[in-house]
Amino acid sequence: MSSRQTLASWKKLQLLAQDKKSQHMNTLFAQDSERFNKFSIELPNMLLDYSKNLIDTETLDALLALAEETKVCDWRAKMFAGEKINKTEDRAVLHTALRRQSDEAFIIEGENVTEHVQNQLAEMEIFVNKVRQGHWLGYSGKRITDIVNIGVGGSNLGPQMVTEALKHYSDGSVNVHYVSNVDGAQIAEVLRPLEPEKVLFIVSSKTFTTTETMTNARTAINWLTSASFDENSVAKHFVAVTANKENAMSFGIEEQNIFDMWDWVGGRFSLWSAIGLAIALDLGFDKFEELLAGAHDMDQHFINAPLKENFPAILALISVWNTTFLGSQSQAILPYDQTLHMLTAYLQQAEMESNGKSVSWDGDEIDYATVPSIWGELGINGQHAFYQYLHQSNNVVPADFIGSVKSVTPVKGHHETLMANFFAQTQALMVGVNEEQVRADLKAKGRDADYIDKVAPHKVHKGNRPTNTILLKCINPRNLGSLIAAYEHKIFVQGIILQICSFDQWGVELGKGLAAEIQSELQTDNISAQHDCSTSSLLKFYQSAK
Ligand SMILES: O=P(O)(O)OC[C@H]1O[C@](O)(CO)[C@@H](O)[C@@H]1O
Repeated sequence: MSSRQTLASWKKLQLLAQDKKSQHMNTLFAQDSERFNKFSIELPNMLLDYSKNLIDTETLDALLALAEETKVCDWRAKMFAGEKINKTEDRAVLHTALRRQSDEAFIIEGENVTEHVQNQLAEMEIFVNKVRQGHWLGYSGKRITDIVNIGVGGSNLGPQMVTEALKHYSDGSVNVHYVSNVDGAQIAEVLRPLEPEKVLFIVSSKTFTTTETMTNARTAINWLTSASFDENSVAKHFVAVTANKENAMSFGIEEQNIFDMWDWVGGRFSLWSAIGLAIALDLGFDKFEELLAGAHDMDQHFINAPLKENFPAILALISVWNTTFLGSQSQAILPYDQTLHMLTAYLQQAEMESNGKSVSWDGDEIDYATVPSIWGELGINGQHAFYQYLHQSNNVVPADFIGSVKSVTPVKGHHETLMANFFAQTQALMVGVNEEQVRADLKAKGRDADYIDKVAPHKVHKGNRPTNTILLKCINPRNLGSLIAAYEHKIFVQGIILQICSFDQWGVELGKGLAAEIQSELQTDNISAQHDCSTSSLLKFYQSAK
């Protein structure tokens, strides 16, 4: 048994979960007209309603006690102070320092982090302005019109998600494209309409060793140099963002074109660093700064608000409750805002790469459920695809519904229709409809008894499906920054409660290593006899069918 399971609050939550499993939220709402007021948090730019969860005051108190007993606040202080809380990699976790709105020195191991960050922001601003204003010229003297960010995982998902979400705020000075997949189909399609003399590539890779990114970057260099017939053109068309300057330079990127990254910024938390260069190039530096300011607002809230009123902490506690104690195995992220169409993909990496683990930070097997698998889609599209499952399958999938009060691209009649669905779905998932009501409804519609007997059981919605509703005032750089930071801190709190090392990702290494071996076997047509028979037969089939 892990030390977590011996905590008084943990034991209490286990008992409460047994009790709650037999309750319906409809009863909880009927018993307490103050539920919304008790179980919601309003910040200046967004609201969280978590009342549609199978909780009551006693549950919330026990969850808060769990946060106390697991010392969430102490760990939070350690993270913000730059202690090496990423234990397996012996690193600090300081993405929050990237958005600190202060000139005060922040010394970590003799280095002034504030100075590093401010210098980098200043370099980014100069570079961004130069490109956007047409002063950075390509090999033939033409201005840059297109930016191609080459990167994968954290070096792609964050920047691309933000670029998509804030498209409305782009003035079109440059067009931004993203290449992440090593499938040549993606880079070929992206490059096809572009003119090499007007393209600037950003090779984004913290390690500068990621095979997929290196392969795409090599292809991009070849594409450029075969058009320009001049290897020196790389200096005018390639910049890199990396913590591995040496590799970037031996790859052919000029030293002055390399933006730093630091080991205290995890890949999936890095959009606030120069990894966000493509965002700044697209929106302009002032909007990038607003994004940082919004994240800082959330940092301040996370640090200062009591846990009971703490947006990210409550999100984490509800997730722990639904998963670890009530047994849900997945969670849906359902944005009702077209701009957030990449949010689910972004959160899949953020949450699952951080906390999808089964060994505690002491190296012991964890025998309780940790984080759910994250999936989802834009809400409206999901409604016409998988909501049947959310409403009526035997698996309960807690969901975060995320919408905005004001559309940034208002088209008459659209936003109201969208949001009517947003509100209706969380209501339907919670309230449901029982057989008696279904039968009465069918009868009122004049259906005969045979029809009612046949159809009624199929129309029952049990309801009682948990949801959080997050309502932003509108999608803008500042509010988006706050939303992303809220999820980052949620992930952190979840990791602390569940005793998980949230900031490493050892689970991605095995597959990477095997892929490198298999790639060399395929290249030399020498399939190893050491593989299991499924893998070796597949490889032989693949080779012979080529
Ligand atoms: O920025 P890099 O070093 O290319 O890594 C890209 C991504 O690959 C991963 O290491 C997973 O393989 C992620 O954690 C990271 O965001």
